[in-house]
Amino acid sequence: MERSSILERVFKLSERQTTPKQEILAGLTTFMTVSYMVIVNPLILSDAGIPKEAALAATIYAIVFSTILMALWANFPIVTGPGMGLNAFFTYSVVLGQGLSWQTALGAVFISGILFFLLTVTGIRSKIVDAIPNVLKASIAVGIGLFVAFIGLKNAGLVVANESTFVGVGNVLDKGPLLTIFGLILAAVLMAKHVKGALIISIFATTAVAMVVGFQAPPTAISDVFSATPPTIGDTFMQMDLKGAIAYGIFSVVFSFTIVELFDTLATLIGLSKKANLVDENGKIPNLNRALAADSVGTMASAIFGSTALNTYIENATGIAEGGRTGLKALTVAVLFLCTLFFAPLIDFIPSVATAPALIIIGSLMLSDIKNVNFDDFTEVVPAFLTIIMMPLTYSIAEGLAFGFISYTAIKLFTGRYREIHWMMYIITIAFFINFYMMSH
Ligand SMILES: Nc1nc2[nH]cnc2c(=O)[nH]1
Repeated sequence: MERSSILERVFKLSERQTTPKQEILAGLTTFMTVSYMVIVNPLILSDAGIPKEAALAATIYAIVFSTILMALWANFPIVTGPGMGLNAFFTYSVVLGQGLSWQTALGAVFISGILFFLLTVTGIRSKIVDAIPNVLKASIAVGIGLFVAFIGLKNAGLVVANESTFVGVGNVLDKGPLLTIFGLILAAVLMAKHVKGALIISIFATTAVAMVVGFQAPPTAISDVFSATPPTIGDTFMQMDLKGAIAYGIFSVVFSFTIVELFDTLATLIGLSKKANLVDENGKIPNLNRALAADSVGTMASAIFGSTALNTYIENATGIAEGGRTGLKALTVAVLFLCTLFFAPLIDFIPSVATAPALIIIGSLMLSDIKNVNFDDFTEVVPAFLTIIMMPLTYSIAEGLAFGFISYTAIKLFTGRYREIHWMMYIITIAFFINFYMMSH
């Protein structure tokens, strides 16, 4: 069979009014916008004690596995990757905050992947989506965005601890913060000008300047940049501790991973599918369940390899804007990610002040859902606000969700608007209370 007709059959190119060239170009654009994840994710996971090389390999294998499923099984022009926010939650809240081992945290990621998968294939997902009020759905992404940006600002040394006020501004004129400010302005300008690969360009440019000003040692040999033997996942493969995850009773951790995967992925997939004209005449998105299943199976694989939960990346919008309509675009990105395995040594030369601008910019991209909050209704404004503000201030997605859910149920109940509360919300609210109780004893 001719090559073009195989592509045609697998990806339905003409039905979606696209060509192999258009798909591959869109794949290149998307890769440029999302490739920062192979640098940022292992750096965040290594703060949790996961060996950096293995974290890098696990990150790449997980992205490639789930993106290939998305490409060949769901035929979606979409790339999944470790959610910035969930990886921070993994490291700074679950491992460093609650003191769990990274193995136990990986166990929690795996369980969340199974739950997400079961919720999707049993159809319970759509019931949960109905039960959770729109105002909380809208607030989750915004809160995660602020959380991610806060981590970027902290990594940069722009926000520092302060004994009397908790937080304060760092020494802005020190090299580290100045480098981040440089990277941030560069990334923002490039994004405003729609330059492809704005974030990865900013990471490399900031790293280069950091080397010139003596903040970061430069590579001295080719082997510092390129290696013909890619890193392995030997140190992390199957290291997850499922028993520990269940025994510790980390309900809120598993719950937070699952809820975020569910709502972030769902909202992003729906938004991107609309942009890519994948919504049919009945308003349905064909293969949506396959795409969600690809994401959840990818999360399970990610935990097995040694990395954190996957989300559908909002940055896919760039490749879709370039005309990407099918899984061929996603497949192109997966192949490019495999190539990055050979540049693994480079990661040791990228300082966190160079990746901080990407985190701050992602935070700003995730703000847009705030427009879905009804600011005229105080019973909605307060839960939205608490969800959003508590995520960065408690350094935890889970606590933000807890405050949002509990306040929503309480305020609606005590204003007599209990008809607006779905019965499932009572159960979730009580579960969060039980979790608070268990954490304080
Ligand atoms: N939707 C979404 N996009 C991202 N881009 C980087 N991280 C994320 C994430 O967690 N969710």
